[in-house]
Amino acid sequence: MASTEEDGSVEEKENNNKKRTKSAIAVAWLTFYNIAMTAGWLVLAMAMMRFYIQKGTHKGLYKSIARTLKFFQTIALVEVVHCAIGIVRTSVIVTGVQVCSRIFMVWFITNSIKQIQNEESVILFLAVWTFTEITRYSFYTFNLLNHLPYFIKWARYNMFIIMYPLGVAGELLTIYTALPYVRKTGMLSMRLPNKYNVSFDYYYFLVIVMLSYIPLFPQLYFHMLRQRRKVLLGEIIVEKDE
Ligand SMILES: CCCCCCCCCCCCC/C=C/C(=O)SCCNC(=O)CCNC(=O)[C@H](O)C(C)(C)COP(=O)(O)OP(=O)(O)OC[C@H]1O[C@@H](n2cnc3c(N)ncnc32)[C@H](O)[C@@H]1OP(=O)(O)O
Repeated sequence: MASTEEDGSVEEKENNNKKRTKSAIAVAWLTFYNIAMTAGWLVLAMAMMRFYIQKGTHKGLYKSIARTLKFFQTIALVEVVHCAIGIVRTSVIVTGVQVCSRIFMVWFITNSIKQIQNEESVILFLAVWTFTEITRYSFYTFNLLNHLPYFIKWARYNMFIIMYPLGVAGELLTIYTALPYVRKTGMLSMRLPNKYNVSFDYYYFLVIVMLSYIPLFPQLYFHMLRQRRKVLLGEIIVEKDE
């Protein structure tokens, strides 16, 4: 009997140790990931400022930072995996929409349509994303290390109130500016007849993407407002299953 109790407690201890090890691995990975992403976006911020100070214009800025931007924004797909495997308590859908819309902006708009890369709207969303990501990733890092300065927490849950609409305005203006080029070149479109018997018009696809901001953006914004109430004001919010 004694030996069974002992075995039981050994088993329990092992299970607890496994759980602890698993969460320690998750915490270690997230800490590494958030530090790397903070550093990546800081490098982008410095590269943008240096470019502007040296050249005195925003023309050519996108091209100069494109590779780093594509790298760090694409890596963010990992965040959808974090949610899916449950190591962060965030909705896969909310994170998926946020990350995919950014990747779409980078790869299928700004990177693919050279003529719009020098638009002010591109600089607008780049500046907003950069500020937001430095704040967000440093918030997660300090939070994981249990040393969160209040001003970072404050910035994470207040600055988005202005930054989110500004970023979205930059993105929508950029897509809008791209429309004439897309129509003129017929890029990424498939016209009939073709061997697959499929027709796809990228121009109308972009119009649909722009319209989809109307139902989707408020959901992201209200999600952040709920997070703000929870974290800054300590409100208990019962989330629906997503
Ligand atoms: C095919 C084409 C499709 C196109 C579709 C188009 C439609 C698009 C419509 C909308 C487009 C929006 C475009 C975006 C523009 C911009 O970004 S503009 C710049 C301003 N942006 C922001 O302010 C971004 C705000 N958004 C976010 O912060 C996130 O992306 C979020 C997913 C929307 C919300 O984050 P969330 O994780 O839910 O909230 P938090 O409070 O930060 O975290 C919740 C808990 O999760 C923990 N956590 C999350 N991530 C991490 C991590 N990396 N490391 C560690 N921990 C993490 C966090 O600590 C919280 O945990 P608890 O404290 O335990 O609750």
